[in-house]
Amino acid sequence: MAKNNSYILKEKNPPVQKLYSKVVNCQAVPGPFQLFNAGAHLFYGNRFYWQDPQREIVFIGFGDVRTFRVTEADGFAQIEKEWNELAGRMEIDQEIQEMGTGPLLFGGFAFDQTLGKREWAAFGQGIFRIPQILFTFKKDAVYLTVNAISNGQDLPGGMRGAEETARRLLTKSPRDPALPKVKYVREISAAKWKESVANAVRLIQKGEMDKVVLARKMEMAYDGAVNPDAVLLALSEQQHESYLFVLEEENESFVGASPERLIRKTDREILSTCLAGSIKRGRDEAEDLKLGGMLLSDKKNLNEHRFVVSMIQNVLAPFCSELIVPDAPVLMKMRDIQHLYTPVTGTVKDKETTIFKLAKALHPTPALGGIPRKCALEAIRRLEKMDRGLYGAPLGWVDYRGNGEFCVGIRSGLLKEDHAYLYAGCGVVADSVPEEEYKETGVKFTPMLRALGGK
Ligand SMILES: C=C(O[C@@H]1C=C(C(=O)O)C=C[C@H]1O)C(=O)O
Ligand SMILES: [Mg+2]
Repeated sequence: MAKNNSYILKEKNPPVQKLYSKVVNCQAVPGPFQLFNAGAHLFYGNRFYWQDPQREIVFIGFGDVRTFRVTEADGFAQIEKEWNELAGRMEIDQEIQEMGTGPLLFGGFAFDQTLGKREWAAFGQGIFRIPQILFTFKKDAVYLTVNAISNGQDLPGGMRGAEETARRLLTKSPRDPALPKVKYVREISAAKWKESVANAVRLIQKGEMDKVVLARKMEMAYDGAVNPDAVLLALSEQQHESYLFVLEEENESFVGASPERLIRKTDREILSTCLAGSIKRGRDEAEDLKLGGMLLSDKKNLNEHRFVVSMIQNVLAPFCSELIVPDAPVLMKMRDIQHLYTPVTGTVKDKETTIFKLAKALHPTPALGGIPRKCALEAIRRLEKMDRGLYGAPLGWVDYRGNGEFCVGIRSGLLKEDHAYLYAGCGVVADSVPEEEYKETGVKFTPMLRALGGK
């Protein structure tokens, strides 16, 4: 596996690096969670997992033939450029022509690329990887992609080794993923956070902005290291109709079950999601219906939602020959919470409109940032006083054909040795009540708290 061919730099005419990729059909494959877990002993710290809400596609990535780190101010453009440079020099041994197989990039951006990093140092401003081994689960089939990078002269021997390793993983019995014992669950500055919400409300009432999303953090400590396998398994059992994701880096991982799509692109078809406005689920069907009905007609929540719809519509319209935005939201119900939801579908006009360009234009939507964007981001930096890291930011994949999907990395947390840090936020508008927003973020913490054994 050629990780970083530093010797090449010493040569006068460095040989051109080429990306080789081979795709085969896989038979007798264990379930995706078992397979992710079976890769732990060889690839712990260098794995990823992705599953979309309809479970149309599941990715399990092991190892890396290349890691791209965001170092420039415009991380979207930088990662796209570096990826294209390599993807332009590819040899693909692929009889199978399936979306999401072959060379593929997976990773996430930091929410605010202007901030210095604190507990998120390992992930920096964002990190993307081309895995050495990729399993793609689709409806009726599983594909194995192995990748390697070489100087372009000979087919790398690493390819055969990677394929053998991948095949061995298929027969490995998984380890039982168990969580260590929880020592404590701590809210961080809950009182100060409510004050910040009150401050934001004042700014909005003064007319300085229309909406701002403020997030807060919880900290959990364990008597041993938390690994993502147990959390992923719990989320998969507890959270349906969500994206499930794990992105490992060194001994840390970003894990979550997000209901929110930022953008999906298949050829020229795009899909985005307006998700904002929340209420808890009812204890029984009657209460649930009543709460859902209240949400659908609640002025404050409809307002929160409206800002997101109009922004996404305005951002996407110039790129599209067709854009369909329903007039009114419907409900999206998750296990613990229900949201106002407006799906947006469209067709982009030209090939230059890549998923990276769309993600850059959209992020952050007013579901995580605010309106106006610049003012809201400044308020977030000033009022939140924390580092969101990859929370609330685009996370997902792109294949070499330009198809891909980014979710918004919410309902998520950072697992760091014997600690877990969870993040949840809410849309603050003119008539927000700090105590109510505090409760709403409490509901949003529930899925991760439960999966982490803290509830
Ligand atoms: C910010 C979060 O969620 C966002 C805020 C919502 C709201 O305030 O109603 C709803 C859905 C999300 O877009 C989060 O879960 O952390
Ligand atoms: Mg809200």
